[in-house]
Amino acid sequence: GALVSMAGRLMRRWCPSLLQDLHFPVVQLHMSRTAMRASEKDFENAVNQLKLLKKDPGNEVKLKLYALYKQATEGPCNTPKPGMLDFINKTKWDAWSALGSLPKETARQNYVDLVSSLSPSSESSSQIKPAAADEKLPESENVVVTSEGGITKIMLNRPTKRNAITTSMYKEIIHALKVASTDNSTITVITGSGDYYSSGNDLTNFTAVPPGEIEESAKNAGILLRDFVNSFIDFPKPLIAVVNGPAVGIVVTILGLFDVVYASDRATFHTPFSELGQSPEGCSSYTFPKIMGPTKAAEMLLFGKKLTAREACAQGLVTEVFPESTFQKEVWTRLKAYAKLPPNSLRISKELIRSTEKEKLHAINAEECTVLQGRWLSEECMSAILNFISRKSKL
Ligand SMILES: CCCC/C=C\CC(=O)SCCNC(=O)CCNC(=O)[C@H](O)C(C)(C)COP(=O)(O)OP(=O)(O)OC[C@H]1O[C@@H](n2cnc3c(N)ncnc32)[C@H](O)[C@@H]1OP(=O)(O)O
Repeated sequence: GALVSMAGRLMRRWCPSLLQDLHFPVVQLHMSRTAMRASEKDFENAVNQLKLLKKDPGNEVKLKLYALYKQATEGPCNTPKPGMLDFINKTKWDAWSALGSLPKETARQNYVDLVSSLSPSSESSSQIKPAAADEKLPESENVVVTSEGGITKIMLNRPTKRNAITTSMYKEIIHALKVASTDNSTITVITGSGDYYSSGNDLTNFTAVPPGEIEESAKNAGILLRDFVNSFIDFPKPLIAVVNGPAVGIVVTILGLFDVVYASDRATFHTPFSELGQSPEGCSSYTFPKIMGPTKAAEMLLFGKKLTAREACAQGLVTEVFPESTFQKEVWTRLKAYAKLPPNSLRISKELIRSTEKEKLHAINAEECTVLQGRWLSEECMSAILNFISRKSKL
């Protein structure tokens, strides 16, 4: 005990030198610039952007940046572990080593994402604006965003296609979350219009691709998916899913990134990735085993077992199930009360609950998108999509 407390005191005393030390990667990056590949341009920009930060991001973030930088430029940590009393170098070594075999590209991307989350626009939005008159946000046809009574509601509104999400809808949702993260609202809700919550990715997203552009299109879809999921990982306010009906694919997998999930007893939860020749996304390869245990997660993610709302609630994926007849009334009454809670307190508490996982989630998201990109180009996936388009298959 005495040793630990002495170590703590020393660590606190040495903190300034830890901070200075962590500037080291910036300098080293410029020396090794010639060794960079084309995709490292963003990385280089991120390093420059970091130097423009006005606010010190704190030791924890600097340590993450250090570890990601080392992983991105040198790969997995295989240097000898510093001695017990070499606190600073041991802390840095621990952070780098904790990244395990994270691929260099993923580390680079995570570094870029982390720096971008520290950018001046994020800095200025760290406090919620004081309450002002409720505002109506710009609307599009398929993603309808409204803000009222402290609640920003993002509604998927394509009921004739079971609220399947098109490429432009992904972008609109990313934009809506970005706006919601700094608007006057206290909580943000995602729901669907009509009978379905959503049938997931619009399978025709992949069919309008000219021959010769398939790889490029898969790459772009991977980037879009990564940005989409990142906007959920980073969302700073309480995020609630109001699952009004059946949910398929991506809208199910991202539920692990929501704070609360309310479901009608008519809702079902289905992730038919194997059937579609695809693989899990939305960080579900990590969040689902964590939420429901590995064997229940495997039944959903590998074998596409469809859960009823009550089953999903028993597994911890859903917070509470309501009878369809009173679903909207009960849920919205509750949400209106939650929206009256102090917004800054909610935000700070969410940060406490979620911050330790953020970096890991970004890494998992990047990895899942890379794997999925490969899957989209596979024979298995292409023929599953063609089957759906030609109506040979329905889930
Ligand atoms: C950036 C890329 C990210 C990729 C990541 C995500 C992965 C996933 O989300 S995988 C999940 C993909 N979703 C599906 O596989 C669902 C496919 N749909 C169905 O199986 C059925 O439509 C469904 C069970 C959802 C509903 O069945 P029904 O109630 O019988 O309705 P219909 O089949 O008649 O559908 C009505 C209408 O909607 C169109 N539809 C439904 N879902 C989709 C979809 N996911 N993509 C595109 N279109 C969809 C369907 O084609 C019908 O259209 P019309 O024929 O024009 O009426």
